[in-house]
Amino acid sequence: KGYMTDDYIHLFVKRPIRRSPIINRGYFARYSALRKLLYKFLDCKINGEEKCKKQILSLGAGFDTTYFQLQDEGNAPHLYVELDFKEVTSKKAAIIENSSELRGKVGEAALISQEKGEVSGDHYKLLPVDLRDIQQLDDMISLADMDPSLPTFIIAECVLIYLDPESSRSVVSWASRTFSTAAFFLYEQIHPNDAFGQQMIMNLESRGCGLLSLHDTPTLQAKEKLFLDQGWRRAVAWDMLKVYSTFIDAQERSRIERLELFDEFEEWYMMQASIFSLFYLCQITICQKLFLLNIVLHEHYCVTCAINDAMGIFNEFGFPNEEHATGSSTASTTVPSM
Ligand SMILES: C[S@@+](CC[C@H](N)C(=O)[O-])C[C@H]1O[C@@H](n2cnc3c(N)ncnc32)[C@H](O)[C@@H]1O
Repeated sequence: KGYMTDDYIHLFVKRPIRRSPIINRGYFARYSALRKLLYKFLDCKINGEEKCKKQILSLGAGFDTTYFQLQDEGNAPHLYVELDFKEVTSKKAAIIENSSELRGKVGEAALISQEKGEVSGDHYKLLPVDLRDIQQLDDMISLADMDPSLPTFIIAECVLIYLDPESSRSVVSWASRTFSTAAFFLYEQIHPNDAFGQQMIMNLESRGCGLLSLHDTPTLQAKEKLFLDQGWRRAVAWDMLKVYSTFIDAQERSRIERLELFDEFEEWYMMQASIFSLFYLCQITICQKLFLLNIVLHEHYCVTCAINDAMGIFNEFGFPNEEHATGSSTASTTVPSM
């Protein structure tokens, strides 16, 4: 649709899925926020040195293609490590092995084992792990040759929320103990208790994806507290409404807002009618309803950015112009332009 460029996704997704513009906008906001923070991380200088070694660790990476895109852009870090269940890494290893394009990106000399679910190149590793097992995590980090002293960007997009709360906390705590100069990008759901949140939980549960940790960290404050309690020095959580309206570049926003009209939500809107019945009865215009839906949807997802900064390179890193680690809500009431 033109929201973003991904020259590799077709290798991982057999049939394109048509999604409503509101969902596409949500994906775009998430992609764009991650990209902006990733580029900032990759640009950070250490002792004035531009080309310093950095690493990215993606927890529950699934079929994400970010590494291949960064390679194409000339932005790939010294080391990029992806972890997931073996069932997933085996499939990803098979796709990489069977594509000359992807094999080239991980390096022709990379060792690929579909059976073990592993890919091991000089700068890219794909390894199987159960994130609930911290010993396994340690083993895989060693196997991947990660250097805990290097600046590390950790990505967990829609992953920790599926673990039980104890396991989620253990992963966050492990990451803090392991990487002294690190940024943690957490993207996941909030607000389970309102009508929209309950519908969101039911939709995911009906697909076998229980949001096991959602009640443990139901708000922006709780997400920040999760990190601060587990040893991170700073943590700021913003909902996607605020991320979209104040963090994503205005030019990008106005570009993607011209891509699709918000004209096809009646069915989805009806699904959510419980929260909007008042508005529905009042017969507000479809445009107004969609505007409200957009707000509600984006208030139920958030990014938490947590920092450990032993090297002192992240002074300016993260969401701007906010007091860090206040523990207070940083949600904004700003609404996106439509
Ligand atoms: C919703 S998908 C998100 C994938 C990817 N992060 C993205 O945003 O496109 C969740 C991923 O987490 C992985 N996952 C869930 N629980 C896990 C666990 N205990 N250990 C390893 N991976 C896990 C799943 O296999 C799946 O690939």
